[in-house]
Amino acid sequence: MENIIAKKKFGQNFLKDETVLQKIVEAMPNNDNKIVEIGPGLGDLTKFLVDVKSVDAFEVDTDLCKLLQKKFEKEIATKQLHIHCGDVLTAWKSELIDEPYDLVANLPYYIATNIILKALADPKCKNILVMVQLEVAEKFCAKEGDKVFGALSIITQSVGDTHIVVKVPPSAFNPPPKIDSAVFLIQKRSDRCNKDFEDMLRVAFTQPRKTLMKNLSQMYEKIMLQEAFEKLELSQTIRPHQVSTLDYHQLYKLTRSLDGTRETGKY
Ligand SMILES: C[S@@+](CC[C@H](N)C(=O)[O-])C[C@H]1O[C@@H](n2cnc3c(N)ncnc32)[C@H](O)[C@@H]1O
Repeated sequence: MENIIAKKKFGQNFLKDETVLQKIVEAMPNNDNKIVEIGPGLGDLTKFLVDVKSVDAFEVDTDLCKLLQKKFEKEIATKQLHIHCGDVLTAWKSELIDEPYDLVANLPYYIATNIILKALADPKCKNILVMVQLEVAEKFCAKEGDKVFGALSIITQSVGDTHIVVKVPPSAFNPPPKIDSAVFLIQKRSDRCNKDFEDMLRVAFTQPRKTLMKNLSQMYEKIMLQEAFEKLELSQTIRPHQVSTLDYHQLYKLTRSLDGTRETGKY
């Protein structure tokens, strides 16, 4: 492995399975967007990406940056590849680069959720095709009624369409991680929803096995919730994972408007 010892602290598990690499490339949305790769590592995925598109890659490990600069000398010279050496989270303000891009990456798992949430909020990011821990991919892609349907699923579905592209066993990597992984795709239609809505979701799922009514009563008056639930024909015993993304948005709107009418004394 090119005399490089994988560094645990950077979440380094290098993807070696050519079939999986090929599947990632095949699942890439067909458009003119640039590619951003976070954590190019030894460049195995990068090699495929620079063949089809121009790539901005962000790598934190200086040893790997040097290796990549050598390996991709030609692509760097022709500007097909730009390597940013440093922590992507430090470089990322509201937009990671200043043109439309698709994020394609085998992410470092210790910061994967944070990276995906930032990409969902980044107006320049149009699609997200990433490898993460299987359990995390399932949370992002869950549908209403699934046990793991939660705030992450709702935030994601509010922004775009998701699906799992391929599940990947530990043997596809060097060194193999302890858990299964999966590649999933988010095709964005808009950017991440507003903070107040996400705050409501956090409260809605504080105790996932309790009723939604009970969880939300920490935030809203019960009488107002009862009226909102009635309007949406939601049972008062419904659990948070059984309510659809659309109903969460309606509930949010209703609680705001009912709150407003109360404040002005009309309620
Ligand atoms: C799971 S490895 C993937 C490597 C390569 N893309 C592959 O598929 O074999 C994650 C990569 O992310 C890099 N990384 C970890 N934390 C990072 C950060 N904060 N910013 C940029 N890159 C980071 C690691 O050094 C590593 O190269």
